[in-house]
Amino acid sequence: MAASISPLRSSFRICNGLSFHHCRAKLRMHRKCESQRRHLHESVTRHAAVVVSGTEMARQIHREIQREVEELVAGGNMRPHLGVVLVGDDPASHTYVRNKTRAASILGISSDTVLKPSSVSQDELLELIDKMNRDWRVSGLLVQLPLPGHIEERAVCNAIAPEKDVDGFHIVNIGKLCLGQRSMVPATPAAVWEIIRRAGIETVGKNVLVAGRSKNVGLPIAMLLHTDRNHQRSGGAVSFMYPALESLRAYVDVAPPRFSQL
Ligand SMILES: Nc1nc2c(c(=O)[nH]1)N[C@@H](CN(C=O)c1ccc(C(=O)N[C@@H](CCC(=O)O)C(=O)O)cc1)CN2
Repeated sequence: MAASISPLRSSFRICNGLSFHHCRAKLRMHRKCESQRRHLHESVTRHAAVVVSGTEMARQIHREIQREVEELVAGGNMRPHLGVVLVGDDPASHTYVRNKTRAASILGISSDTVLKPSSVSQDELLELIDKMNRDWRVSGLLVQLPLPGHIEERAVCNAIAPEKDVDGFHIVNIGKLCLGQRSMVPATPAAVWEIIRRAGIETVGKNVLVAGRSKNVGLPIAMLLHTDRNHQRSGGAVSFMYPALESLRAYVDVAPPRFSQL
């Protein structure tokens, strides 16, 4: 089906389901920007693949954060402290929390984990969060997900003080992220953004294909790329989210050549 339509047209058709007139307007704008961009960047962007050493980048980031933390403390500030709430005995959740508190410790950030049984009531959990919100010793706070079925995850995420919400799951932080304002950004999207930034990959004016659309990963990544943290995208570039891994081939096949995959 896609083979009979020009790639550019079909990509617009798939991405947004807009009216034909709207599509044509976007298409015209896109073509104009395409020719400008081609003129300026063709040799750089066309098939540029950037190989990144994750290990080296992680080491560098560790060093920077360790230094920042020590400077903060040397300046008379309290050592940052991470409060973690872990409900139930899901082994994966315990592993994730262990890794997070270990990482905190390496960075010079102290932490403590409050364990609660899976029978904990929502009210008790909200009370605990409220107490930790008001505890001046706790600078950042997270509740490991998933939670047992009888607890409403959104209520818990929204109970965390937005300024302590290191996961960036509070509705205020999500809203700010969508508006391109400074906010707490969920960890995996923040990491992806940091890799792109540190690798010097220019995303302004580019079309980007985001593989996945989960609310804690794909969606925030698309939002970060949409605003580029500074400005709204221009030049008709679109961030895609696609629903299933099997469709990736179809999207890449119909996508214009300057699509990047994440
Ligand atoms: N409070 C939170 N709870 C949960 C979060 C979170 O960010 N905050 N995320 C997940 C669990 N999790 C961290 O806690 C987490 C899970 C998976 C990954 C990840 O990068 N997965 C990779 C695969 C990694 C692998 O090779 O195993 C991927 O999906 O591509 C990061 C973080 C739910 N709970």
